[in-house]
Amino acid sequence: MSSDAPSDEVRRKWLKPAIGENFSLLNDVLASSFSTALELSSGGTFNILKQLDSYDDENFLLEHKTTMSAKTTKYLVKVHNGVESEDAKIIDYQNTIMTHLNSHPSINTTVPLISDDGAPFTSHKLPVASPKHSPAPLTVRLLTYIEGTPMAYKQVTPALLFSAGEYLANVDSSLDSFSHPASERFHAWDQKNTSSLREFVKYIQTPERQQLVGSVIDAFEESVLPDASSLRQGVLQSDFNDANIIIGASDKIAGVIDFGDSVKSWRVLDCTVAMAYAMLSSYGKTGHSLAASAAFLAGFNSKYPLTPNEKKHLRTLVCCRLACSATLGAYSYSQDPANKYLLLHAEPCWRTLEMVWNQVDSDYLTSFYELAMDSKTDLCLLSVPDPTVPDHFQKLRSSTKRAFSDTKTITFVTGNKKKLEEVQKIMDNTTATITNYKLDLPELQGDPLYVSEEKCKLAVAELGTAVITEDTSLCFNALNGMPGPYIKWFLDKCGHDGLNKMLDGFPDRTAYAQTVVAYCSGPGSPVHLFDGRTKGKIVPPRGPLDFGWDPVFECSEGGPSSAGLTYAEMDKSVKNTVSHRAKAFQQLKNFLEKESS
Ligand SMILES: O=c1nc[nH]c2c1ncn2[C@H]1C[C@H](O)[C@@H](COP(=O)(O)OP(=O)(O)OP(=O)(O)O)O1
Ligand SMILES: [Mg+2]
Repeated sequence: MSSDAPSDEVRRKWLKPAIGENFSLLNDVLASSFSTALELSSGGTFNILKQLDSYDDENFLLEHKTTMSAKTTKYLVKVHNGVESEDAKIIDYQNTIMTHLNSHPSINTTVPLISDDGAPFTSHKLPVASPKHSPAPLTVRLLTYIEGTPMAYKQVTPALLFSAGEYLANVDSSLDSFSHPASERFHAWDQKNTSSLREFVKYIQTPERQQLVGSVIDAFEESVLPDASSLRQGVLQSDFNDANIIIGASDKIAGVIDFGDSVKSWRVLDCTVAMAYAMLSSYGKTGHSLAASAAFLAGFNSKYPLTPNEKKHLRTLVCCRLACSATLGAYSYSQDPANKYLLLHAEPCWRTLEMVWNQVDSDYLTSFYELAMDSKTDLCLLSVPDPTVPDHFQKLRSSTKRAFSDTKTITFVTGNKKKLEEVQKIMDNTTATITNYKLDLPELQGDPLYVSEEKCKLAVAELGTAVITEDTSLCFNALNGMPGPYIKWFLDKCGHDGLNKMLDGFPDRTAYAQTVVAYCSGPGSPVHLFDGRTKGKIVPPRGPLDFGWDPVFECSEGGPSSAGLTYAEMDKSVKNTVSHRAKAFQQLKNFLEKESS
């Protein structure tokens, strides 16, 4: 290529299909080229439902009906970018790879339907992004559609990432027996070509980020390239991200789509690309980048064991993908500032790269990944927050590093700072390591035990790790336990005076405070509940006003340092021995001690 000829990456912007909402144009294409597949002469009908996301192509969802069956079948219409459309070998490559994989019993992928010309695609002159180049000959394929939801729209858990890792390992094992001449091509997204990113660094908006990408490329050249000959080769899927993994019923992986980036390269790159994307999944993005990538790696390595040299470069190669994605994203955006889809991954990707490359100790990450590749490691042990997430329980630990020793890490999930302060004190000297995750869980309705149990299940689904939640109620005896779990809203709307007035007219002003702690050791495990209660009565506010209803709850338990005083008037350390919360957490402590002995 001469130096002023535009690169494929540039031409891909010009030749991006621009059919958009013009469904009638697409209807004509399908009617003229896929009439047999769509059984149009025997009464079959089809309807384009909507456009689906795509980076450089255009995708449409199609619904098809035959006269024979009332059932509708969905298909995907893919209009390829003009650059790939020029190269019949590439399209043939993608078709053969999908057909090869689909014959594997545990892999499911989209397969092309045959056009009226007898080929698994057709070609038409269609509009593209650059008016100067429009219309251009574009390849159109009709593909089977995998029922399910892309992982991008699901709550991602470490368990799901682990099975995604196993799935890609199966794909890669199957691809070890696949070859095609078109797989040997240059592709800017192939991390073997990380050095070629240098020409795009100038499109990155800040000098700090330009420098960051520069240093990742340097490290790649200094440490990975010299080992290149020892890295196993194979055909890769190359883009195992959460938009390309389809989740079906009961959260099982239903299939993989999109072989547009597939190339022959270093086998380990299929895993590191997917690890980088795991970091950007809904689980990874919420303070669990390392945990997400480790869960994926654990699944992959369990079915496709990596060699020592492949293992050695995991951190650098993961960062090469993040750098590639962020840099080419910056370039694409500079070419097409109106396209918000291009920005979708950009900012989280930058922040993740900044953290992993600049803030996480590389020895720490190496040993974390080693742990992930040890088959004896429990997934829960890997599900720890990133070392950069504020860790309120740090001082309780012997080491400042995020511990992944044999103590169990449990995450206490709450949105309430005051609760957290108390729990930190109460749970001091516990066998388990407890971290905090700040998350406002929905305020559910029902009795306190039910509310607490459901809250815990939501937190486990969100974090995929061992969690503790608690829900606190203030129950008036005269009102048969109300406001109970609804105290948060009553306090919010009526204040301390309102709570007092609610009992005017009742002879009984006694109440009890109740905390129900819920503990679950991970997805699929049972929730254990611990109910702590303390008796008292509702009084006009006395003492500091800094925590909830503390000033209006006069405790009637314990000795003179507690009985007769409101929670607010008591010394914190006293409250933490007599309170509803102290009692519930003491039961949890006993439970955890028994469990670990
Ligand atoms: O020892 C306490 N002393 C006084 N007030 C208290 C106490 N413990 C909870 N509270 C207040 C906070 C909230 O207004 C309501 C419980 O609602 P609750 O849903 O359990 O707490 P929250 O929404 O603040 O935090 P979380 O994110 O853990 O659900 O009672
Ligand atoms: Mg709450």
